[in-house]
Amino acid sequence: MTPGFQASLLDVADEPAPGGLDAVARRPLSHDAWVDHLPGWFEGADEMFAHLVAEVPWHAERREMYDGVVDVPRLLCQYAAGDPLPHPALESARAALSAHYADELGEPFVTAGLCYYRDGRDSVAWHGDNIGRGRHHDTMVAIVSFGTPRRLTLRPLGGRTEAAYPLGHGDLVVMGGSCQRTWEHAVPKTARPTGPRVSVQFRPRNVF
Ligand SMILES: O=C(O)CCC(=O)C(=O)O
Ligand SMILES: [Fe+2]
Repeated sequence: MTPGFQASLLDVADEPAPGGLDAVARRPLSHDAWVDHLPGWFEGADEMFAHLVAEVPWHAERREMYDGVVDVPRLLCQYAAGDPLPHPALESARAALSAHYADELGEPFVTAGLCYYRDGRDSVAWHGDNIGRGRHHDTMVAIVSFGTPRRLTLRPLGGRTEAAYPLGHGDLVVMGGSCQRTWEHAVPKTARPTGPRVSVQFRPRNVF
């Protein structure tokens, strides 16, 4: 078992697999943005979490900020369109999401961005995934979470936090409509003792 994360005893025997999407619940936000939420979408989340922590070639990144070059506070691994994903159940998940949202999205999810939040000091600051298509057009970003729950917070551009989702083990959240250009999202740092979390983000072509 991965240190720092207490696997759920009921779940250890299950093969990782996404469940159905019928129970997804949509919350409309202002500016024609919305968030879909489905807690516990994945079965076998313990095994998937352990697999991703161990098998993904995680790397640290450094980025230029206003005040110099700083460490990105999480580990990363990006899978481009056509790259084999690190677990077959993630391929099934992406196909299931592409089928479920086909009419509304008009194109499939093709890339997968993986983030590894080692503890509560790892985070992602307020931003929209608005490089590329998300800057001017509606799009979707689907996130599946494994490991220790972390809060995904959302605010209208530059405003106050108006929505928060506890991204738990195996949970699905999909941000859609204008969400990437009219709202921002973040996974804030927390001072509480916090175990590791892996986030898998599926995006259509040309959304970053
Ligand atoms: O950790 C998450 O689920 C969100 C990550 C995120 O917003 C991003 O990588 O663009
Ligand atoms: Fe994001």
